[in-house]
Formats: sequence, structure tokens, C-alpha cells
Amino acid sequence: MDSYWDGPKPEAQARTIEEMRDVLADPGCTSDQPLYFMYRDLARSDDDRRWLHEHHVRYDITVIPSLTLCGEYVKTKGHYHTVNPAGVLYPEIYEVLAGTGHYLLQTEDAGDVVMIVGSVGDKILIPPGYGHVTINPAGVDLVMANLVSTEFSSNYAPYAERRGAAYYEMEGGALVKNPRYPDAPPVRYCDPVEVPELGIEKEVGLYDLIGRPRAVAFLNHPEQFMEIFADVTGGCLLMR
Ligand SMILES: O=P(O)(O)OC[C@H]1O[C@](O)(CO)[C@@H](O)[C@@H]1O
Repeated sequence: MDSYWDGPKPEAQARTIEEMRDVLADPGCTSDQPLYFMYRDLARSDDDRRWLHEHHVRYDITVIPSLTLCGEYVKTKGHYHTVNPAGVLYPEIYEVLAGTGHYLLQTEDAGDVVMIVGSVGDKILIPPGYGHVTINPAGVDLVMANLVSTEFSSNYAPYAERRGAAYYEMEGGALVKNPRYPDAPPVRYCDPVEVPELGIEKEVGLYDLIGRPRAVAFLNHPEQFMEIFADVTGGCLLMR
């Protein structure tokens, strides 16, 4: 974490296996170490923090060590977002800072399941309407940053109720269908995004978007950006 963050560092929130049990391929699995660490609401300076709060945006860094749990790659718990005042579900954007991330997205009815593979510098858009799980499939730590609206709380229940996402990624890369989603379609693959007109580019860190209101406006007002995002994903990610 210290190689990726030189600002004030709050205590990490660690996800334990007990919190994750109901989303694992093998719920009986045990681990004596936390599965991942979330450093939320980071800011390098008081000015940056003020700007982030004024724009209702949060910057987090998450560290997911390389780990397998009874044959399943370590992953985040998985959650959906809620709707904004315009009735559109809040989106989110991630950046890979180290390692490789497999971002497994699915609509709430699991009628669409999408994998986005992210390497260092890649930006991964979680568009309105998709829940998401991040998997570390590599032999090294996955370190990722995200920008997200502060105006909602994550909804974990749909993932917990169906014991995780529509697919589990197992050691070696096999995607095994979760039997609680008998009708889930095969996984589609989409690419990470760049949105040059908003300044979201591979070479630009997400933290550098602080101070650029237009670059982060989509996080709270996605309804104004649906066409742009449909466009930059080549229509691969569906905007709902
Ligand atoms: O909330 P989960 O599913 O444990 O996933 C953790 C990730 O989600 C976030 O809360 C942002 O959506 C990050 O802090 C963290 O990367």
C-alpha cells in the first residue's frame, strides 16, 4: 500500500472470511488471514478532501492479496448500487494500480454477465445497473483505486442470497457456474475504458481527476452521460 499511497493512511477495513462465507464457492472454507483490505475516503490534503466532499465523491484503495480459498481465487464480496434522485443506478470507476483484476459484472437479474480484465493503468467502468465482484487471479497483490459517489450505500443482499455471483473463478481460470443462477448466460468479455472527453485515460490516475468537476460528474449524475459511456464501451457494456 505504501508504494501506491503517500498521503495520510486511515486504518484499513479488513474483510474476514466470516463476512464472505455466504458468497464463496465453498462456504465451509477457512482462512486465518483477512481476505482483503479497504482504505476508504482517502485524500492527500485537506483541500483535496474538501473538494471530494463538496462533489460527493470518495476515493478508496483496496488491496487484495494473492490467495485461493479451497480452489477459488480470492475476490470481493460483491454488491449492487442504488438509484440516484433521477432514478438511475449509481456507476463507479476503478483503476488497477498493481497486479491484474478480473472484474465480474452482472445485472441484478443476471441476464447479462460480463468480465473485464484490467492491468496496471486500466480504468474499469461499472455502469449503471451492474453489480460487481473483483477477483485477484494472479500470484501477486491486486491493488486498485476507485472513485464512487458518497450518496449511497452498497447493497450486498442479492449476492449473499444467491451465494455469490453467477460464476466462481477457480484456480487455473475456470469459470464455474453458480447453480443458483440456472439461467445465467455465458460470460461476455468487454474492455477497460478511456473517456478522453472527460479526461479519463490510461495514463491519467483516477486521483488526478480531483479538481476536475466534469470528469467526476457522471458518478452522481449518470443520466447525463449514458450516451458517452455506451459509446466508449463500443456498446459492449449496456447502460440501464
Ligand atoms: O464492498 P465490497 O463488495 O466488499 O467491495 C469492496 C470494494 O467496494 C468499494 O466499497 C467501492 O465500491 C471499495 O471500497 C472496495 O474496493
